[in-house]
Amino acid sequence: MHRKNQGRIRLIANPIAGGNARQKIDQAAAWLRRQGREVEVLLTGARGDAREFARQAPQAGCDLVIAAGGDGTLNEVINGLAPSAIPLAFIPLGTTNVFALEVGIPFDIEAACRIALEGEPRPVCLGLAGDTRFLLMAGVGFDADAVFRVSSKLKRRTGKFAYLVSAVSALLAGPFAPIEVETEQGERLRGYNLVVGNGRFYGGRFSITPGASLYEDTLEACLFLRPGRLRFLGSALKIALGARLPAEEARIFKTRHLEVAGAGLAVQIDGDFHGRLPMTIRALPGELRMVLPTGA
Ligand SMILES: Nc1ncnc2c1ncn2[C@@H]1O[C@H](COP(=O)(O)OP(=O)(O)OP(=O)(O)O)[C@@H](O)[C@H]1O
Repeated sequence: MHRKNQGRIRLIANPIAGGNARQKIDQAAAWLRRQGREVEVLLTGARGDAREFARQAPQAGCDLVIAAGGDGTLNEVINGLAPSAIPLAFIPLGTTNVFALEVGIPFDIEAACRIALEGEPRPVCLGLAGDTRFLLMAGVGFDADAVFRVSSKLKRRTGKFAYLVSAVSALLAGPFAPIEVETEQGERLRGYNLVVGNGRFYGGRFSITPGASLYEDTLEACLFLRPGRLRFLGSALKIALGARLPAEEARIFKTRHLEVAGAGLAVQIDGDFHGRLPMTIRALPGELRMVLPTGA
């Protein structure tokens, strides 16, 4: 469906995504205006702004919200907007851009803008960790600790290298504490790192939850079962090489609801530190319509 020449677009954009995104945001706004659309550009100045701009979208009378930035900005926008019937599109300007890889949104600005205007709004499932929604994944244990340790200064200067530094620092920090998981069927599991995916991809094109789908009403959990840093490194290496983890290393299962506990362990959602255990994680189907490439 071509939705050219319709109502106002609210473009919520992070000017420091991926280091410096100002020029790309101007390019996107100019292209959208050339298509005859009225575009209101709202630049974020700090954490929380994108969420607030999205929360105000229904009163602002726009018929499309476009988030432009990294996965962190997109997460804020879904939290401000959902539940809503206003379609949400995305222009990837971030450091890792997992969501764009997941659904095939191109990194070329005009191509991404074209999809925002011409793509098909589809209902997607979101995840909820505590009181906050996520689009891609929630992580508990090592990966959340690694995210917690990311230096935003280093990330701005070096991009993904900052994640490598923080991952090594989290690995060297000491033994992993146990994570207790209770499934919706009441089964109790114990593991040492947990990723709950709403999509297939993680940290790029790595796949820890290969069966997860934005369009299903379930999430997919991957609980790493073996204690010890070296064993964890072995499992991580298998994932990096694209192999499936054997059953003795990880329990992978679809779920709508998990209770997760464990000695104040860190939780990350969509790549940003979110809080600490205990936390309930669950699926929220059909809360948002996202404009995605045809066939995504
Ligand atoms: N003007 C700003 N100055 C400083 N921080 C900002 C500003 N605008 C937004 N932020 C914060 O930066 C965070 C991360 O930004 P964003 O996700 O857009 O890009 P990124 O970190 O480069 O990419 P990725 O999330 O893919 O790693 C946002 O969640 C928000 O808290």
